[in-house]
Amino acid sequence: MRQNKVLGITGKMGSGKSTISSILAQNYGFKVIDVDKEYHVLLEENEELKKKLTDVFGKEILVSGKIDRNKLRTLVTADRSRFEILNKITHAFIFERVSYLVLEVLKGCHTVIDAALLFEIGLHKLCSVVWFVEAEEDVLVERIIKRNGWSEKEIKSFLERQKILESYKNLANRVIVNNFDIEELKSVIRKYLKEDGLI
Ligand SMILES: CC(C)(COP(=O)(O)OP(=O)(O)OC[C@H]1O[C@@H](n2cnc3c(N)ncnc32)[C@H](O)[C@@H]1O)[C@@H](O)C(=O)NCCC(=O)NCCS
Ligand SMILES: Nc1ncnc2c1ncn2[C@@H]1O[C@H](COP(=O)(O)OP(=O)(O)OP(=O)(O)O)[C@@H](O)[C@H]1O
Repeated sequence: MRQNKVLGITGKMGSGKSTISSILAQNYGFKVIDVDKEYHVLLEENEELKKKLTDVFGKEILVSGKIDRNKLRTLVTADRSRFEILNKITHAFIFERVSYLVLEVLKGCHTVIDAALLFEIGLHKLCSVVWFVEAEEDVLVERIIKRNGWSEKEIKSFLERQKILESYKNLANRVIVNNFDIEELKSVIRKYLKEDGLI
């Protein structure tokens, strides 16, 4: 891992990565790269990515000429092999964009990379420290229903796919348990930032 101040935050959907990133931005001045958002920008703006996806999944994923993530999600959650193809195509583009942001645009800044698939995409290679965030499954499902309004079936399907993320826990420098309230989370963050030499 690189020895600059880039903190990777990973963990399952709804575990609290964005919440931690916001605390780091507001209270400690970190710049945040939200990898889901960066990917959404790529889908909107990168014609090469758009072409690759429509070549593979067909024009049915387009609405008014743009990739519709709801259609794409429905298509891939129904079929494991399609999910793998989607990952293979998209992860190369995501790695390129996040590397550019870290190494060029935010060079020298204290930066957080917030990504569920940090290790799968290879983004841990850009980080000096990685934290893995976790919460119990029923806490995750409840938080996601409240935040996204997805059906419990869709949530369980995503969480099932993300089971693989548990195997990356051992590769992280820290595991943060986020079952409790925000004040508890803030005090854990402060402790670990100091111990990891990030503040
Ligand atoms: C599956 C897609 C169509 C769902 O889009 P949608 O807008 O409904 O959801 P969103 O992108 O906001 O992601 C929702 C949650 O699922 C996680 N997630 C996204 N893609 C994946 C994946 N391939 N495997 C496991 N979890 C994923 C996200 O990190 C987030 O926690 C979309 O996420 C996608 O195309 N993913 C492939 C690219 C990818 O791996 N992105 C994650 C970067 S960390
Ligand atoms: N300690 C907590 N107490 C109460 N609510 C929380 C706590 N941590 C996170 N949440 C809430 O749970 C939801 C999921 O958290 P968050 O968006 O930070 O997760 P995430 O890991 O970034 O998810 P995703 O990968 O899907 O973007 C949010 O609505 C957030 O406000």
